[in-house]
Amino acid sequence: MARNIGSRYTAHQILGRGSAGTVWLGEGPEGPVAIKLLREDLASDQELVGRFVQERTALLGLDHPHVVAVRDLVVDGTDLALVMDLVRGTDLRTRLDRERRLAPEAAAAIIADVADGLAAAHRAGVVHRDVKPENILLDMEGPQGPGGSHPALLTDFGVAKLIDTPRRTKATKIIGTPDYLAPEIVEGLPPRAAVDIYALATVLYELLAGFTPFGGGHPGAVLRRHVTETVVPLPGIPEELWQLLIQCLAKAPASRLRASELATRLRELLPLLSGIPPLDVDEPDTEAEQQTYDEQQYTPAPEEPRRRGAVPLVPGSSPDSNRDTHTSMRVPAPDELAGGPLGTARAPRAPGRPRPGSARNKSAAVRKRRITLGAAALVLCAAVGVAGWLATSGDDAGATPQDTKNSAPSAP
Ligand SMILES: Nc1ncnc2c1ncn2[C@@H]1O[C@H](COP(=O)(O)OP(=O)(O)OP(=O)(O)O)[C@@H](O)[C@H]1O
Repeated sequence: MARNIGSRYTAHQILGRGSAGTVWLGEGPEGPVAIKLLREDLASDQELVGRFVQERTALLGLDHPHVVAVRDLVVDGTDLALVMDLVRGTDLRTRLDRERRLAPEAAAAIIADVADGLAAAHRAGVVHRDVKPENILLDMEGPQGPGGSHPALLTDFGVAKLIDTPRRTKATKIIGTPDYLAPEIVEGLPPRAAVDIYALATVLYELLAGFTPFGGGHPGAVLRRHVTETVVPLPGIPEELWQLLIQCLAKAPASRLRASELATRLRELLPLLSGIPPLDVDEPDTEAEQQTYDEQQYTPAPEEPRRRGAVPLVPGSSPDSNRDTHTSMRVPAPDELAGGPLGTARAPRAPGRPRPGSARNKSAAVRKRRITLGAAALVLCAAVGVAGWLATSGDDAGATPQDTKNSAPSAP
């Protein structure tokens, strides 16, 4: 059923739904477009509408082959819509769901495209803040590049920022998707360009491994892992690619590469990655981790829904929305990040050691009670370590590369 959006656009058919609204296939004066119609509660938020209009120039000014261009912003009665270029293809999440893991060459080519798009945005002073496979579109009408990949385009620019109005999220809340959130956001620091690099490196890891480095289980546990854990090496990954990956997953924002450097370095690696098959990696068993987390610190009421990303981080706080893929939680206190009296911070494992509870270590699930007892000792160690880390990295977001120590995790 067609509906008019403002005086210039008609929405014909739903292409997909996200947390902020519904994307329609539509028609404008210059031909087919994609129209993102924001949720009604967002559209009726006067503060958000004001911000929407304020952001107009920045959003409309982003014109790059690897960014889905926003062509118009429509405020019309109760409708609030972003009119975008239509990308004929699929999103990266759909491709990943279908293929589980991508060959390193294809993964690197996709991430290099997105890094190019991010570089243009960062130069224009725009931080995306919600880089994830759902927001990367593959243009099937574009030419196939290295590894057979079609051009990748980053979409949803500015939407996270629009939603993050002070009244909606307050100073102590986090907006984003837990698996891709940079540690400095978890600590409550303002998002700078480096948060997009961390998220993009997380996507690269996910394309290669089939799972994110710190995801799985309770969102609160995911956030803590970003701050406290070291990324686990992927078996069979070419060393040069691994080094690039861990540099971009560094805990200290200033240690990460810039978007343009990441794109260049990935493209330089493409010949080396050519012909390498998808990595043979075991999936971690997140169910066991979830149970362990629950036992250690947070036992929800039986009827409480366990939606991804919509669960309170700490007992006593409550999610302020039922959105599926974003989290909106209060920023944890340093002792909570470190595990605190009820915490679950896991000690980093030695390279090559299996993740507790993973498919590589099934018996860990059986031994979870022993893990629970042992966790008290681990929490104590982690608390000391993280307290020290927090003390030395509190001003990273504003630091220059020269004055910030490199906290990139060690190589395999
Ligand atoms: N410019 C576009 N052209 C074609 N399809 C699009 C375009 N933008 C989005 N889509 C499709 O619409 C679907 C919903 O997109 P949307 O951005 O609303 O949600 P999302 O990114 O999946 O989730 P969230 O908003 O929670 O981050 C996506 O799966 C994508 O396939």
